[in-house]
Amino acid sequence: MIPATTGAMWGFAGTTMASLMFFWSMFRQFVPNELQAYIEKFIYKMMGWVSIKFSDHTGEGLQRSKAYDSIRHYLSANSMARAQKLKANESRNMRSLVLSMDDHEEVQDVFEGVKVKWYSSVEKSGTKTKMRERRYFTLSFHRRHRGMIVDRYMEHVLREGKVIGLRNRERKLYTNNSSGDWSYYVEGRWGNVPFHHPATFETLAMDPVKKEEIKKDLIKFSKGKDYYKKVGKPWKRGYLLFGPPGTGKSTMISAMANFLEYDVYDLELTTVKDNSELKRLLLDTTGKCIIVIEDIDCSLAFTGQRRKTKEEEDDDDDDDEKKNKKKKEAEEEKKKDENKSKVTLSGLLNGIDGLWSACSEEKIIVFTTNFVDKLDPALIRRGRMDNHIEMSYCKFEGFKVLAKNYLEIESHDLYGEIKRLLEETDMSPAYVAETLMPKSDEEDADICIKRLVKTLEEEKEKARKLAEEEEKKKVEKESKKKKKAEEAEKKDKKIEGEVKEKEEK
Ligand SMILES: Nc1ncnc2c1ncn2[C@@H]1O[C@H](COP(=O)(O)OP(=O)(O)OP(=O)(O)O)[C@@H](O)[C@H]1O
Ligand SMILES: [Mg+2]
Repeated sequence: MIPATTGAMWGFAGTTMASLMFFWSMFRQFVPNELQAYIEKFIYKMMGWVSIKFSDHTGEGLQRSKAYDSIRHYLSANSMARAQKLKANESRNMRSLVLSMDDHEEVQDVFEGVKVKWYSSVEKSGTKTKMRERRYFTLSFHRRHRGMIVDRYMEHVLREGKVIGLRNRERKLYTNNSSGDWSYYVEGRWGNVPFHHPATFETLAMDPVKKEEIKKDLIKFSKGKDYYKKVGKPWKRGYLLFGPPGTGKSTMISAMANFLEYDVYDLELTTVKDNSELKRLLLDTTGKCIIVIEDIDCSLAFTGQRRKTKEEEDDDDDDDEKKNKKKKEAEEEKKKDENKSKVTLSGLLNGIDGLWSACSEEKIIVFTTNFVDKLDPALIRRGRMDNHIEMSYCKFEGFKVLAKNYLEIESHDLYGEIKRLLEETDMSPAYVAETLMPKSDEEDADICIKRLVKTLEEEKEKARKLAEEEEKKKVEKESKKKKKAEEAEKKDKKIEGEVKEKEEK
């Protein structure tokens, strides 16, 4: 680990030690990595050197160590010219390569005229199929500098490393692996891909006033470190996005992530086995991130509640056979859910609250749902979900944004007509966007706008017919119910008459 060329530069006291180090630096390359560490430890001890070891995971290995990451960034930026073996990773947006120290490599650093050495190591444990890997950095220095190293040098490394890390980092989209794949040898609890979603607040079709409010809220949150500390609140914010399908809930999450430059953790609850697994996943997230749980109403134990409401709704269904069938189906689905995951509502609430209190760095959690009324109030109460945002059907302001994005126009003779139609028709921004998109090179803005008007008129007509049918069904159901009640009354009266007759006899 000591480069042959730099071995003689070490400059420690004593000719014997100097010669020992020199010989060691010559032979080091012939000694296996694991043995090198032991020999060097021995030599350092003889030289009066001490060391500090930093693991890539903290405590019980639940959480990734921020100190380790900062050291890695610091060393990548500061000591690469002196390392012999380097690892190359593709950087942000894959434009260049980022070099870092390879395993079992050593570099030296100088701070306030004092030389220190950093050694990178990796330890493997477990079986072949479930291999665990732990990485370490070991800092070695002469014991007479202990005070300065612990007080000033470490602070310098962590501060610089954090800044470099933020500058270099490529934002990521994380998804949770199922617990069967939680061997650290692969990716760990979260797999990731670079996050390159193009959505921004500028391209998001929604009420401009609401949009500005959300942006202001996000800025206030991201700059609120001292404020949250002052009021004694964990630095977190919860958003609930609700609305019909295709109204831009997922798009809004990407826009938020791009706006704040945060990572996104897409948490798929159905693959989380139980509450403790959920807690581990949440603890393994980094700061500056958005944790997303999509379609929370369709997840796990909450479906039970949702189904119960559905059953209650269906109670007035007069067809017994239908009712039994539905009940059976619901029970079967419930059983399937139970096999899949045992995460409960209280487990999720504890996981979220525990997470906030355990981490000092900023985090946003976002739930999305199509059915806000079916969620348990405990899940979305203010303080847990601070901001409830309704994503609604496309209105004229939203349409103008879409027309600008998709057709690059800001006005058209038919805008007035479209405004009127959008007020009378429920059409999602996703549908409007799809209709506006040119389908070939021959289609210009005019054709696309006319297609939208036609589609809106068709949708309006469809909705009118549907409402008519619904009304008809309702009337039929009412009259059926009335008829049934009348028949029952008649039957009761008949029985009553018969009983009376019998009594009289
Ligand atoms: N408000 C919007 N602004 C801009 N584009 C939108 C908007 N809503 C939807 N879209 C377009 O429609 C597509 C689907 O939207 P998105 O996935 O965000 O909807 P959603 O509300 O998450 O739907 P679901 O409830 O089905 O998950 C997006 O990729 C985007 O192109
Ligand atoms: Mg969505």
